Formats: sequence, structure tokens, C-alpha cells
Amino acid sequence: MAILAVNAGSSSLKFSLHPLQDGQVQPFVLSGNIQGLEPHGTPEMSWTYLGKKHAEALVVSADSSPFATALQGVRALVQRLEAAPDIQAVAHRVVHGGGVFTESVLVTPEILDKLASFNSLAPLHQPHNLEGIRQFQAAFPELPQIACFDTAFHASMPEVDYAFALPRSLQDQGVRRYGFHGLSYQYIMSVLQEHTIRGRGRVVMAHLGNGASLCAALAGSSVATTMGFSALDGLMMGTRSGALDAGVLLYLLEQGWTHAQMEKLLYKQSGLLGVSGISADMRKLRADGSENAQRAIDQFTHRVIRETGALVACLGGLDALAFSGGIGENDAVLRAQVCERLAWLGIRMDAQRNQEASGKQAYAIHAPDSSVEIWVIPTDEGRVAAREAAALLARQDKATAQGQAPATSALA
Ligand SMILES: Nc1ncnc2c1ncn2[C@@H]1O[C@H](COP(=O)(O)OP(=O)(O)O)[C@@H](O)[C@H]1O
Ligand SMILES: CC(=O)OP(=O)(O)O
Ligand SMILES: [Mg+2]
Repeated sequence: MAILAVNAGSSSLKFSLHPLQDGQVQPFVLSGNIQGLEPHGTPEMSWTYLGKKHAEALVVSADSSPFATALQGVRALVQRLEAAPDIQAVAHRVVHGGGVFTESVLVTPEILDKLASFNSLAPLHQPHNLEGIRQFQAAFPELPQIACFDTAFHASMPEVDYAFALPRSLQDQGVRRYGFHGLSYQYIMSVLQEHTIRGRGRVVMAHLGNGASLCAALAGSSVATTMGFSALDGLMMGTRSGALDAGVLLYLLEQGWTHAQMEKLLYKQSGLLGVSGISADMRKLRADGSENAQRAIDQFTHRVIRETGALVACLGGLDALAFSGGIGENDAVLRAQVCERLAWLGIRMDAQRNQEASGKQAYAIHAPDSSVEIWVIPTDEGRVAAREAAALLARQDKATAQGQAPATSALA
């Protein structure tokens, strides 16, 4: 038996198949990624199955889109794998659970409708997430589809952090900070706590990928995060602006900008791409070497430093800092600059270990005299989604067994 995890991110579709042993989720046997999902893009699917690497270009038919083709590609792949364990459920990363879903749920048509009402709060993600659920439901109608929420990890945030300074009536309508990347933070936290007692203290986790955010955790629970009501707030990202003075939006409205133009600007034309005018991809900017590329990188780095300082203030100090996401896991220069500028906290990085960290599992990069531990932890949102799904199925089985118990004893 196994759980298939599907993670439709803003720039890629990731999938993984996790066998279950005695109800416990094992590391994946299949792991893959599809890039090229932008409109008119050419989806390229690459995957590793039982340790062997494969790649395939997917052909988008005239009546389809790159994203729908990608989902069909994953479906077809899992159906043709040889010796694959039977899939027991599909676990989907769903970015927005609003204030309603604070834990993973078995998807029903009513739940799907409710989740669709959050589409405009995460337009780069939520429609993709839900399309994934619909496609897999149609392809495998006998399998439970389980939604696992990015927002759920932040349900522990205190009101003083999640409330905006707006009239209470708006908060009652759900206008508040939710926070995202929760599956990633849940994973990073579990690995950190496995490796160090500091994971139970004051921790800042940096998920720096195409979408980027920071989370402050105390004793393993989220107490503050940089993303807000939508996945636009906080850090600068690949194509998203991050935190922006709301006055800019009022100005643009006054200038006649439409909702669609503003949405495109904030979600797709800003961030590293907008500032550099070159690319949203940190690797390309590092390789570019131009002044515009450097300006974008410097701004990105500065925002990470500035927001880390704010979260450390919320925590009243720092015991451990963890880097993750495509940039956090691989960009040693960014990690070094962030740690250097946070030296006032007693942070000391081991330069050699920082260079060695990329590609390793949970690697400590602090120097022996550092008062803060620094870790690089490759994230695995799929594994957390699979764990969530396995736990939900186990709870259901238990409830069913308990429901049957009186009938059994009555028979006896
Ligand atoms: N070696 C590297 N150095 C710097 N940045 C990298 C490296 N490898 C990947 N990245 C960056 O990671 C980002 C994508 O992160 P990822 O977490 O995979 O994205 P997503 O949010 O789609 O899951 C891109 O900006 C990419 O350039
Ligand atoms: C919430 C979010 O920004 O997700 P991603 O990093 O996958 O874009
Ligand atoms: Mg991501």
C-alpha cells in the first residue's frame, strides 16, 4: 500500500509515492517534478523511480493546457509503473484552507466547493490544487482524495499576530493573516526536532523557493509568519512583490488600474523578475552578473534579513535558524550573507560546512562558538501530506472499528 502525494506549486507540479509499512509513511519510491507549466509552455516531466532517473517531454494537445497535460502525465505514469505498490489514497497539498480547515480532510463535493471560494486568495495555487483533486477523483474514483493545508500549521498563531489593524467586522469576515508553506514548516520542524533539542525552543524557519516565507515557532508551534491573508505578503519572491504599502494599491486604483492588471503585477510581474527585468530564477540571476540581477538579489537578501529580525523580536531571541526551499537549500552565498548580517544575534556560520550543505539531508552549518544553531533542511511537503493522509485514514479505520464494536458484542 502507498500514498500518492501531489503538490501543485506556483511554478511546478511535484509528485511522490510513499509506501506504507505498518501504517507508517516511508520515504518515496517515486518522486517527480514537472516544469514548463506556464501558458503555452512545454511541460517536461522528470522522475526517479526506485533510484533510476527518467525524463519525458509531454505533448499538449490543442484542446488542453500545459497544467492539465501535466496532471494527465502523472496519472498515466503511476498507472504504468511496474511493481508499484497499490495506491490507497491521494494526498493533495492545498494552499488555502481559510479559517475553516485547520486539519487535513477527506474531500467531498461540498468541501471542494468551499475550497474553490478561496481561489481568489491564492490565484497562483488554489485553482491548480483543486484541478489536481478533480482530475485524480475522475481518474481514480475509488480512491480517497485528501486535502492537506498549507495554512493549517499556522492555526496556533496568537490573535495578536494574525489580526490586522482593521475594524473587527472585517476580521469577522475572515480578513486576517493565515500564513502558508505550512506542510513545509511541519516537515522542517519534525526533522529539526529529530536532530537537535534546540528545535523545541525559539526557531525561525526560512522557506525560500519560488514562493518564500519565514515562520517563527516556539516549542514546535507557529507563533508568527511573514505571509498573510494571501500568499503575496512578506518576503520578496520569484514573481511576487511581498509586503507592499497598501497606499501603492490605492494609488494604482486612482490611476485606473483594473483588478486583473493589479493581480498580474503583484503575482506575476514583480519580485526577482520585476526588479531584475531578467528572470524569476535565482540561479539565472546569480549567473547573469549584471547590475540589475545583483540589485534584485540584494533586495531579496535584505528582505530575508529584515523579516528574520522581526520574527526574532517576536520570539524574544533565537535558538535555531533553518534554511529550506530551492534557494535556501542551494544558495550558499545567500545563507552566508544572511548569517553575517545577523551576527549581532551571536550567529556564527562554519563557511566550509555552508559550502558542503547543498544536496545533503539535514546539515548543520553553525560554527562551534555560535549561540544559534543553523541548519539546512531540504523540505519534503509530499512526505508530510502523505503522513497526514495516512493518519486520517487510520483515524477513519479506528472510528469504523469502534462503530462496529457494539454490533459485534451484540452478536456475541
Ligand atoms: N543551486 C541553486 N542556487 C540558487 N538558487 C537555486 C538553486 N537551485 C534552485 N534554486 C532556486 O530555487 C527556486 C525554486 O524553488 P522551489 O522550492 O523548487 O520552488 P517551488 O516554490 O516551485 O516549489 C528558484 O528561484 C531556483 O532558481
Ligand atoms: C504558498 C506558496 O507560495 O507556495 P509555493 O512556494 O509553492 O509557490
Ligand atoms: Mg514550493
